[in-house]
Amino acid sequence: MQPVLNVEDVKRVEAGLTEVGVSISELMHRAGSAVASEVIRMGDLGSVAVFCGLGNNGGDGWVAAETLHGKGVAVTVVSPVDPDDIQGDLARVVAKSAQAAGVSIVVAPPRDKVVELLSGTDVVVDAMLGTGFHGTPRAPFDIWIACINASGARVLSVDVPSGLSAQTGLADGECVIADTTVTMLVLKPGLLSDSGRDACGAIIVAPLAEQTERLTIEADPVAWRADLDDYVDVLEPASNAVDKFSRGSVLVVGGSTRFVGAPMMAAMAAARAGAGYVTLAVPEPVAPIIQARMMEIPVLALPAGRDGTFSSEAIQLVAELAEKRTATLVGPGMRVSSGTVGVVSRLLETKVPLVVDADGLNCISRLTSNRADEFPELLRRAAPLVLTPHRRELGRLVGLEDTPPASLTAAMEAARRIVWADGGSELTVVAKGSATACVGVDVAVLPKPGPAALATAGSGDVLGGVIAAFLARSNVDNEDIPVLCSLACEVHGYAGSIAAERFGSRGAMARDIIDALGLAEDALEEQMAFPDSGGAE
Ligand SMILES: NC(=O)C1=CN([C@@H]2O[C@H](COP(=O)(O)OP(=O)(O)OC[C@H]3O[C@@H](n4cnc5c(N)ncnc54)[C@H](OP(=O)(O)O)[C@@H]3O)[C@@H](O)[C@H]2O)[C@H](O)CC1
Ligand SMILES: [K+]
Repeated sequence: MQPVLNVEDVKRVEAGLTEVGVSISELMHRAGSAVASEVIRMGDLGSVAVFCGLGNNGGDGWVAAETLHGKGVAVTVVSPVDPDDIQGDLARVVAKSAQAAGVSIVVAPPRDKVVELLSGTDVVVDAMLGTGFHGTPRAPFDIWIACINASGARVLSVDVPSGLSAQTGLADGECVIADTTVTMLVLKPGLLSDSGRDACGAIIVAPLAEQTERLTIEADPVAWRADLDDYVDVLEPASNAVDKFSRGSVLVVGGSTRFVGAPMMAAMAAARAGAGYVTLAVPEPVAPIIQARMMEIPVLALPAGRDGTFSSEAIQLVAELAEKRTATLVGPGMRVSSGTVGVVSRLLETKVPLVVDADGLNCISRLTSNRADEFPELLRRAAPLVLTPHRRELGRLVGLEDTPPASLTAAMEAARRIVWADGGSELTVVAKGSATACVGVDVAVLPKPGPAALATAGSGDVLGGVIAAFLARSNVDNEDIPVLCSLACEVHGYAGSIAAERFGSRGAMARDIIDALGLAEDALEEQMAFPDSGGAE
């Protein structure tokens, strides 16, 4: 797994490196040459334009420009001011060095000059704004960013795409859309989240020093980005020797007279995600219609109230059913009522692995008056518990119903309030979003984000089913449940990509994602087995 550091903790690593004798100036030179190497690796280099800002991000750009120039690459630096007028000492020194080496420089060009320059440029190096960026890009950077994005040139961003917050992943104004981002020292949260995902393109980490890894670990990473090889031991390898029971059994509890689709999608997803045996328990009035549409999955009719949701007579029945399965998912389409709140509360008391999603989470919010982080005793249990809130549900769980977390870092913070209140390793909060974090008491794991196609109705129900199936199939220690959930998110994402390929990124529906789950897991398993060739030949 790759560590992810908050921006202010990156500064601690910088300070640590200085203490071991690697100065910021040395780091800047290594950063610039890492950028230059990546530009050369991109190949087919005609001309390169390096857009430099006035801070050390710009400094990296000047070093890269001089390095490229030294290798005979046609490179031009675009700078807001003449090298002599750069305020930052470090940036001014490297700018003047590049100038002395004969690098051609264009100072404060008007827009039409920028457009003309870009029309003949193959590769743009974006060294305008880095981790020192705040607010929205001021002139001339807002203009330069717009011209760069419109130019069609290949773009390599230094450290972070200019205009993007390296911490929150939000971009309030113009933001460079890069093909590649070479980030210095370590991943930052903003690169992996929300707008960050689309702005960065491929992310390459340049460690710059061999002490970086140790210093990064000591700086207590805010999260870890999962790599495929982290998943190798998480699920049993597919083998023919298994019978349906050894692949675990899943009980899905949900539905109401108002919502019949959600529990069906969750149950189908659990089956497609390899659970050996799936049962669906729904309120009695909707059982026949659902059973008619799902041959392979037995549907159990439980007592319902006049409101079409589970009544209190269902509570003990659900608990007895759950005790006989290896994992239970509660919540999809269930609505919030005294009966369903009772069902969730009773399931929390059982000793079976439990996934709580959708209205199951809203039942917990009801039980805890929107402060699940203040009722650890409710969530603490002897068996694994996975909560899978999207940002609004997460906000409702921690008293932020009016201001739900708006970024990956804010979502991780909110999830940690619940997990750390509980303090046990049995609890994992999967904070879903365009970037998802699987937060456990020891570690937050970031799966590779899925495609936009996942933003379709029912996609969350599908993920709940996949997580329940994986929980039923695996026997990982509690500490590894965040990694297990991360794998479930990646299988879900990969299935989204397959569905998008078949039906278009806007046409893919939850049912298409469900039908692709098994293929997605096989494909990822193959990539794990043959990492270099991206899967078996
Ligand atoms: N982490 C490391 O070990 C290394 C990092 N390097 C590079 O250094 C940058 C961070 O450099 P820093 O000088 O702290 O900040 P930036 O260069 O990102 O930007 C600061 C300048 O940008 C101006 N600024 C800030 N916001 C805006 C805005 N919205 N519009 C216009 N200009 C803006 C800022 O001026 P202010 O007065 O607004 O503060 C500064 O002029 C890091 O990203 C790495 O690339 C080292 O070189 C290598 C090691
Ligand atoms: K940049």
